[in-house]
Amino acid sequence: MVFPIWTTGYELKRAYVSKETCHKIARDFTKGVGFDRTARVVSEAGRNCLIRTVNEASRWNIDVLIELLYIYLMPPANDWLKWFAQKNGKKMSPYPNEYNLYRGICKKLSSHRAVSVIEYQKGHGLEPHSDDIAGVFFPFQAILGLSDPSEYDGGDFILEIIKGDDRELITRTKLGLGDLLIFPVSTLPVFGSTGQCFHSVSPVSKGVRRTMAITLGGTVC
Ligand SMILES: O=C(O)CCC(=O)C(=O)O
Ligand SMILES: [Fe+2]
Repeated sequence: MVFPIWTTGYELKRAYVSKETCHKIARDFTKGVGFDRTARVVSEAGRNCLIRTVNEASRWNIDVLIELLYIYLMPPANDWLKWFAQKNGKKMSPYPNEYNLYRGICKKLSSHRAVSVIEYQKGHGLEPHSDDIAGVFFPFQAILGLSDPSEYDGGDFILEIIKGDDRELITRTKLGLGDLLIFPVSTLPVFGSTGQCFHSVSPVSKGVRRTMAITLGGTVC
């Protein structure tokens, strides 16, 4: 499996999450074990997907995955930072080389990374959005597929760039079990465009789709 990072052409060449771990996370989700908050995403269509915030990522070794993700994404994140600082005439300190240093900064600023598991049943999806991050901003997010694609229909992950009236589809994909998809958060120089990045999930028409959403910076609000 190859997981493209849409801004840079960097490629993550292996899945870090085994099918067994994904099954375990999904089982724990149904039991509510390892999570501290449950909410329904309310959409225009009414009550929508179920979202539980993870309180013990170490339970499934997700902490290790997050650290690997940080090490892998820190160089393109610093490329983004340079671009952003120049565009806005700001001086900004780079993301540190070591994950522990980065976590230290986040903790000092009371900015806790958000990891949640989301369950989509029939009719559930997510409208196009870019997640607002409270605290330390990190320009990439990741989604881990926790369901076998044969278990559900619909539920495509969609990434688009919107600039003024222009809407450009970047990818529309069905996540496999254990697939990790990395994508840019909001404003990024994606494929030379400076538009705003939005992601969404098309409605599930059959079965159940579960994913784990990972942010490396602050909490999603
Ligand atoms: O389930 C997905 O594929 C996307 C989840 C998402 O966009 C979110 O949690 O903000
Ligand atoms: Fe999102």
